[in-house]
Amino acid sequence: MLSVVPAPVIVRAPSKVNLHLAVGDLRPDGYHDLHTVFQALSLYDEVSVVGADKLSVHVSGADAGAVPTDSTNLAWRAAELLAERAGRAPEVAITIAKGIPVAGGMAGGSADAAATLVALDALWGLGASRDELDGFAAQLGSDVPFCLHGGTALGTGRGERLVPVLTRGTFHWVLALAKGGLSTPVVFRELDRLRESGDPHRVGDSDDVLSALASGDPHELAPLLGNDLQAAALSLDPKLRRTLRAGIDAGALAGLVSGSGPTCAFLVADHHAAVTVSAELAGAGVCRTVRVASGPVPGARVVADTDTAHH
Ligand SMILES: C[C@](O)(CO)[C@H](O)COP(=O)(O)OP(=O)(O)OC[C@H]1O[C@@H](n2ccc(N)nc2=O)[C@H](O)[C@@H]1O
Ligand SMILES: Nc1ncnc2c1ncn2[C@@H]1O[C@H](COP(=O)(O)OP(=O)(O)OP(=O)(O)O)[C@@H](O)[C@H]1O
Repeated sequence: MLSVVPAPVIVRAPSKVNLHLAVGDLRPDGYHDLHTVFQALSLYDEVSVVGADKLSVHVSGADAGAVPTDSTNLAWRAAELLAERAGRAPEVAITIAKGIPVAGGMAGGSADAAATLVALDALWGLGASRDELDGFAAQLGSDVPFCLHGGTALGTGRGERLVPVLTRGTFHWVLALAKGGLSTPVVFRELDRLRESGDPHRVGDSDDVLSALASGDPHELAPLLGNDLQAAALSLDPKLRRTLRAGIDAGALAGLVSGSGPTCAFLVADHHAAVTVSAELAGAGVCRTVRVASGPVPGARVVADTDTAHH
């Protein structure tokens, strides 16, 4: 007799870069009000879920050793949250193939949480509404709603309230991945400290960034990129200055620290420039590894096994 082996559901979720990140003052709840423009990039994590007799997380990829496989993994917490809503036990084996750098400021853990919500909604046939998934995502982390949505979006509140942003065409990026990671709360605390002792530059409003995105012209967008957390990331990891300079020397239009860092993101003119800038940057010895990516790309989506792409 044939036995039926349950098929896994596989979901791919994108990383993000903040094209514009304005950080407001520290709120009583320990978060900062943000005004940020996110773009989802084609550097992905892939999450596979399948029924099992207990909840487990397995992680593969170059950075796997740095990722917890217990209940502190954001994917584990996403599974518990959705199981509670479904009124069932979270009996699933979760396998994460990491393509997004860990603690790199590109929303790696958030992508896994978003992917797990989408995967388990499909595996358990819950048919959860968009709003419901958004609510769970916001409980899991400030970047998780954006990883669900993808594309390009304006984020306010903690970064969890999103409005889509109109863009034309595709923007090309080169990413310089650093040797270690930076802790997001430590970077926010460093910014508070810098602001207490001085007056680090603050990015302005995002109006010009939104116009440049609508025009689709990377030359227009390049001088407008800005991140209030960059001063804090550079203060904690001064070597990043050299990385940023090397990207410009290699021919990028502009470079900035991605989110809380330490990944540096370089905007380039087109795909051809991405290839030449990445080769030169890799040769400069200023980072662990270099990746080419483009955006905007969609948010967390179920992929057929055969469509699976590894980056
Ligand atoms: C830096 C960004 O990646 C920019 O998109 C996000 O603001 C960080 O989002 P995240 O990693 O999902 O962060 P969360 O897990 O929600 O929060 C981690 C910690 O970062 C700090 N945090 C985060 C978001 C925010 N708006 N203000 C903060 O001060 C808080 O100390 C918080 O305890
Ligand atoms: N699924 C996960 N993938 C990676 N790290 C995770 C995961 N779950 C929990 N973590 C923990 O969270 C920490 C931050 O990891 P993550 O890769 O999400 O950082 P990040 O990309 O800088 O986040 P963000 O850009 O959202 O601030 C890691 O050091 C790790 O201990």
